[in-house]
Amino acid sequence: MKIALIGYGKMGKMIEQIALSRGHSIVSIIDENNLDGFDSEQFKSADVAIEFTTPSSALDNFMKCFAANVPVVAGTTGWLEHMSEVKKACEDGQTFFYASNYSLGVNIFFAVNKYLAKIMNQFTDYSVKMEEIHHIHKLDAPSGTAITLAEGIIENIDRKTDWHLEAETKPEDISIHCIREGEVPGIHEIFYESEADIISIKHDAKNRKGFALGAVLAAEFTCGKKGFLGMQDMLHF
Ligand SMILES: NC(=O)C1=CN([C@@H]2O[C@H](COP(=O)(O)OP(=O)(O)OC[C@H]3O[C@@H](n4cnc5c(N)ncnc54)[C@H](OP(=O)(O)O)[C@@H]3O)[C@@H](O)[C@H]2O)C=CC1
Ligand SMILES: O=C(O)C1=N[C@H](C(=O)O)C[C@H](O)C1
Repeated sequence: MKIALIGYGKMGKMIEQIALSRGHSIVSIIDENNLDGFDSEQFKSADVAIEFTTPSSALDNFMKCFAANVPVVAGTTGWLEHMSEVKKACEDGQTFFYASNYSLGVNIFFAVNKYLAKIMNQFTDYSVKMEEIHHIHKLDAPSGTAITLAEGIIENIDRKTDWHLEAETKPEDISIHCIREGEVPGIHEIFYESEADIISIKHDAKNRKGFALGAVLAAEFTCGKKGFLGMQDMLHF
């Protein structure tokens, strides 16, 4: 598979290593200093572009990929207010895969989160809140993963209808507490608390390898497909 990398930071570099080890070639690398790379023949020849950049640059990058008819596997978080534009492009024939978190472990955690929320729906004495911890360089809060976890709870707990950052919550909201500390790759924990006890579930990423491998697997899955795709299309559990 011929891969274009958009963003060559912590994730872009790790994705490059894993993609090469799986026999793929990197035909183009585009970052903030090399944006005219989108016009190159190498970029246009890619089977797929893997995009890990910044919340403010992601949509523009997706649109440049669509203009060149290159399918996109998107990892950048913090741009979801533009999702309708991306879905419209997919209805018009483009291909786009998005996951707030590509790691297998986190996707198992997403399933456990929904299962626990379904049980907790009937136990109204329990409050629910979330904490996420990431490195100090992270630009968005809450994390994309925290948003997906909150959506999984809202789908299953009738007394919760929305999420907000800790300081802004109402009783019907899930409160998300965001901590930025050192070089933490990513920790997410959900707490259910009653007068009697606390039940919590936690995912703690030891490094970024899981995210990067998942993104390469998603790129392999995306090749030859059309439309809007996500982890639910690739993983069946
Ligand atoms: N979905 C998932 O599984 C995961 C998602 N993420 C998300 O991925 C994103 C990137 O993370 P990470 O690699 O750690 O971040 P880094 O800051 O390490 O890397 C970002 C890269 O994007 C480049 N960049 C900045 N602006 C542009 C632009 N306009 N066009 C192209 N490239 C640009 C930067 O270039 P320069 O250095 O020159 O500024 C840098 O190379 C974040 O949104 C993060 O939340 C992270 C891990 C997992
Ligand atoms: O910025 C990061 O580093 C991460 N971002 C993703 C998110 O916002 O959920 C995934 C992971 O937690 C690491």
